[in-house]
Amino acid sequence: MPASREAVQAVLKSVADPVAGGDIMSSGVVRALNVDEAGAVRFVMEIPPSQSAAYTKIKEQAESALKATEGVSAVSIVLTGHTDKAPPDLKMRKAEPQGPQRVPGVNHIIAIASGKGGVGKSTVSSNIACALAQQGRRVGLLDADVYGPSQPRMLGVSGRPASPDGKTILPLRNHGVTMMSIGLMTNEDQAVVWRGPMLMGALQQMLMQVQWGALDVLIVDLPPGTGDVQMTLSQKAHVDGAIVVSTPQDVALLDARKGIDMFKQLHVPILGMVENMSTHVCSNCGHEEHVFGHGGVAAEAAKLGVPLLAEVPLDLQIRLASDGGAPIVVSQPDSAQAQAFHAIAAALVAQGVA
Ligand SMILES: Nc1ncnc2c1ncn2[C@@H]1O[C@H](COP(=O)(O)OP(=O)(O)OP(=O)(O)O)[C@@H](O)[C@H]1O
Repeated sequence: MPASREAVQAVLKSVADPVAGGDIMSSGVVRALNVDEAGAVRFVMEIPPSQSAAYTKIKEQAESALKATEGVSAVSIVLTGHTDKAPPDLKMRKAEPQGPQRVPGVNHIIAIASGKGGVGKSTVSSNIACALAQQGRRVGLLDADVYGPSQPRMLGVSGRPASPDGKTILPLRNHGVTMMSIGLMTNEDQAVVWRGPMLMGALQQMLMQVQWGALDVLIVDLPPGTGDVQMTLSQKAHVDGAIVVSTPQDVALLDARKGIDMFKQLHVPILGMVENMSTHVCSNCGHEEHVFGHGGVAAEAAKLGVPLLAEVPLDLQIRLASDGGAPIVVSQPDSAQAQAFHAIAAALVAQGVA
């Protein structure tokens, strides 16, 4: 069995940090911890450069402790130095934590999350964004799904974003939505292996260096699961709330629950859940089928005390619309499917978060 993130954290807690005091987890030098499905552990130790000799020894201790841990298949630790601006004493730095920042010009940020991949999070994000734009809101959509950026295709935009001054990035725009995707920074068919710190840097850049302009709301399409991007977003930016998308199956719900727990720990309010691929209505005969079961998300939402924002059917038109670059809210605005997304948008406006 591959080691869990918690098991790895426990091992790291046993490694002392004589420089900053305590252990290397509590002293804050461990960053971007990633434990993959095969039990490979990767993280960065962010240290003051003047202490590199001391931390090289600590790094070796952490390496041997992890290598001796059952379920750890590989260990990769990278030491990185602070910039000159960093105060010399790590404890000082800890005493003044930089809380979540507001993105200039952006009034609200809503994260769209899912526990599992493929449940339709990106489809829901693009339709909510377009629905909000149609309701007169100034909307941005940040595609932070580094493992499978799909918003450029869903919103029908391509090309590389320009950076005339080499410092800021000009976003793209379609269907009334200002959009930027990490996927636009890479070649479409190039597999990207994002290391933790690179990923956090990219997210920070997407938030702070993209010229979003004045926005009522920025929708962030997160990668599936509960990883570094979710953490970084909630730590760096003030997130008004999260929407968790799930299909009705038990496995998807189990993961959705983990996502909700994570946001609670990060003090991000849960705005509600969306059941996607809820029922299937046959486009030929109108027969309604519950392919993945139905109502599981409603029951879960009730149990967790969070609103159920919508039940979106499994519907060929929704997929064709997204694949064709004009979400159903844009291509068939009067359809029942589009109305489900409009209801979510209206609920967000009513809650004062969009
Ligand atoms: N309600 C729906 N009816 C029919 N097809 C859907 C529906 N929702 C999503 N799809 C289709 O399912 C596929 C996966 O959806 P999408 O990319 O939105 O999922 P995701 O959760 O963002 O996935 P990942 O996190 O893996 O990127 C897409 O082809 C999309 O068109």
